[in-house]
Order: sequence, then structure tokens, then C-alpha cells
Amino acid sequence: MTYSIEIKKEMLIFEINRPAIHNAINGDVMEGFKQLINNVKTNEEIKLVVITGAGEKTFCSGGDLAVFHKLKTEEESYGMLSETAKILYELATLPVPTIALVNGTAVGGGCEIATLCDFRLVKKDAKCGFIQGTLGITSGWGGGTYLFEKGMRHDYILQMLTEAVPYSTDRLMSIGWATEIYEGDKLSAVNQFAEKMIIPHVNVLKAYKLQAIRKWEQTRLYDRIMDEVATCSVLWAQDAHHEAVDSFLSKKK
Ligand SMILES: CC[C@@H](C(=O)O)C(=O)SCCNC(=O)CCNC(=O)[C@H](O)C(C)(C)COP(=O)(O)OP(=O)(O)OC[C@H]1O[C@@H](n2cnc3c(N)ncnc32)[C@H](O)[C@@H]1OP(=O)(O)O
Repeated sequence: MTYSIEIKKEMLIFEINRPAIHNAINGDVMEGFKQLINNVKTNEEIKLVVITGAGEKTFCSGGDLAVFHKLKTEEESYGMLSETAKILYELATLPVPTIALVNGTAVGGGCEIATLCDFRLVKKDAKCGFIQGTLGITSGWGGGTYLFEKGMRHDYILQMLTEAVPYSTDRLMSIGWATEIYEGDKLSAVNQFAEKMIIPHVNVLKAYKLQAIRKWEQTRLYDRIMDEVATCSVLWAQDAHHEAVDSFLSKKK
């Protein structure tokens, strides 16, 4: 299975399970996200959602380049990017808070998924970044747009997007991207974090989340994400992108 879904102490824990390729996302994992969303919408017991990656090294390395590299044109890439962005928008706007339990490297689309969550608990030695620029593309799943919603300094956001390198946890904390840094066991870390929330009063959690969702609706977050998708698709179809991905995929051959 490329993912697992477990419900523990009113928390739904979604784990991407492709550690051999750094938990890269393919269509199967996206189906898992759809199942997660459906579970939350139909099960009133779920009060928090946690997203994490299998293994010790990586949260998620973004889209599976071997799979998505088959998409060559603007139209083909728009199809995949928009479909994924829609699912991730549903994830971001779930009625309960979401926590990215960043147990290791989060790059590319992996950094986008962590960014769209309400909280980011990051392992001490993890590195995270919007490295898409090194592939000649922008973020294409809504991640850049979500980053501008995080209340971080504008200049720090643009630096994170345009430097296109993974940041250390010190930097992630100082720019306001990481919520907390943890050491040791990831489930203990998320349990300790969740205990501080008023879980028994789930309607309070939901009411605050709804305030954020209403703001996003009023500021047309969804439309702005789809603009990001369209921009990324144009860049995706250019030689610079295909050459950069070829170079990554053939680096050890
Ligand atoms: C498609 C959407 C787009 C978006 O909108 O954001 C994206 O997500 S673009 C994808 C962006 N992601 C990347 O470019 C990450 C690529 N990966 C890396 O930079 C590195 O692998 C790593 C995650 C920093 C780890 O480096 P390292 O520890 O040196 O491991 P390897 O590089 O040797 O990787 C082992 C193995 O895994 C394969 N791999 C890694 N990431 C991906 C990926 N995203 N897609 C497919 N395969 C991936 C890598 O090719 C190696 O395979 P083998 O050589 O066959 O062992």
C-alpha cells in the first residue's frame, strides 16, 4: 500500500508510504487523500488530521517525477496539476485542523502539502523547501498561494520561493514557517502538541477553522490557486523543465 490511514485518539493519521523514493506522490497516494477527505466528512469522531511520511528520512519529495515526467505539454500538465490542486484544496479546507508532521525532508510538492496544513511540526534535522525553481517551474499544487496566506513576512516568502533550496529548521522557525520543532518519536510529539488543544470542545476547533475558510472564500483562494496551476503548466511545457527532470532522473545512470 502506498499510504495508510489510521484513527488514533480522535486523530486521523495519514502516512505516505513510499520510503524507497522519498514518499513521492503518485495517483495512488492522491486516491488516499480523497479517502482521507471522505473519512473526515463522514466521521464526526475525527477531530484532527495528521499527515506524515513513512521512514526516518523524508516527509515527502513531491510529485513522482518518473510518473509525471511523461506529461509533456501545457494541457497534459494542467490536467494533473489542477486535479491534484483541487484535492489538496479540499484537504486545506477540511472542517477540522490539519497538522503536517514533518518527519524529515519536505521538498517540492511535499513542501506544498506541509504548507497547506494548519500546523507544521518539524523534526529537528529536517530540511524543507520550495525547490521547484531548480526544475524550471513554480509550485503547481497551490503551495505558493498557501504560503502567501501564512502571515509570514512577504520578503521571507519570496526568498523561500526564489532561492529554491531546502531550509534548516532554525531558518524555518525564524521565518515563521514551522510551528514547532520536535526531537525524538514523532507520534509522541504530535500527541503532546494535540493535548494542548481543546479537543473535547470540537465545535470550538471547527468554529475557528471556519473563520479561516470564510476568509479564504472571500479572498478567492481557490481561484488564485488555479491561476498558480495555469502559470506552472506553461513553464512545465518548456525545454528547461524537461531537461532539469531528465538530468535528475538520469543522475545515477
Ligand atoms: C509534480 C508537482 C511539482 C509541484 O507542484 O511541486 C513537484 O513536486 S516537482 C517534484 C519536486 N521534487 C523534487 O525535485 C525532489 C527530487 N528528489 C530529491 O531532490 C532527492 O531525491 C531528495 C528527496 C532530496 C533525497 O536525496 P537523496 O537522499 O540523495 O536520495 P536520492 O536522490 O538518491 O533518491 C533515492 C531514490 O528516490 C528517487 N526519488 C527521489 N525523489 C523522487 C521524486 N520526487 N520522484 C521520483 N523519484 C524520486 C530517486 O530518483 C532515487 O531513485 P533511484 O536512483 O532509482 O534509487
